[in-house]
Amino acid sequence: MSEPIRFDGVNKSYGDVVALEDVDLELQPGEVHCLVGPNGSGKTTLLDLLLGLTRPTSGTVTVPDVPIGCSFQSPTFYPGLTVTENLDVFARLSGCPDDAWRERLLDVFGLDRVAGQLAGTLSGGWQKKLDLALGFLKRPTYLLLDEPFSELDDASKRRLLDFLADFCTEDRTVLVVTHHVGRFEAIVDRLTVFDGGQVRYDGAVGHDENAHDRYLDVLGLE
Ligand SMILES: Nc1ncnc2c1ncn2[C@@H]1O[C@H](COP(=O)(O)OP(=O)(O)OP(=O)(O)O)[C@@H](O)[C@H]1O
Repeated sequence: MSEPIRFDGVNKSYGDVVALEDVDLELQPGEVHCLVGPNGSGKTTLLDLLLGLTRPTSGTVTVPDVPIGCSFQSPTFYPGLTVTENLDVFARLSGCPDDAWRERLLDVFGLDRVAGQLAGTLSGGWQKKLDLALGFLKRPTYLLLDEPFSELDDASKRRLLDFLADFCTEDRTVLVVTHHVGRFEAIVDRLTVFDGGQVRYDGAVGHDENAHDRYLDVLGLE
């Protein structure tokens, strides 16, 4: 089993702006972990620290040496290449375990329907699906998704939800950053609520019929 990702006493400031304050957090293997918080609460800063894009002002971020995938709000694909060519290039650059996994991703995201189209000419929803598929391509141990459901139609959301739940049963972890926990409360194992750069709530949540009410309670909503 992989080691957890850990934030221990992490502070991050940009000049006078405190983005994160004394954050302790663990991302456990095999969990769907949801990170919610209002605009400016520090979610992106946390992802940047996790990926090593910026350093903490103080404290420690411990990331095990395992594959990490991501899909954020700005797409990472090459707009001048087709969907198939993008999958080929990303498979060569960062790896893909086998053809069966690639085929499964094509199926989950329905990408065979747009395989020959230039990525830059796809609609917003299809661009999102391509970017998500590229995030999954190397079958990462940790997958970081920023607002994965934005732009997706209802059928695509349901397929992604089922796939995420399945993916995490194999000792893999998905961290979902979102404003809308309600979309996937049925599969979330752990919820962390950020506000003002601080962790306001962090705990395991169940999947029973009272889960929705508990989320609203934790989020301070009616
Ligand atoms: N490079 C930067 N330089 C200066 N301030 C920054 C920088 N990046 C983030 N901040 C500030 O840090 C705080 C946290 O920002 P962050 O982007 O992490 O929040 P967020 O929760 O991701 O917000 P959103 O939901 O709007 O994406 C904000 O006050 C923001 O203005």
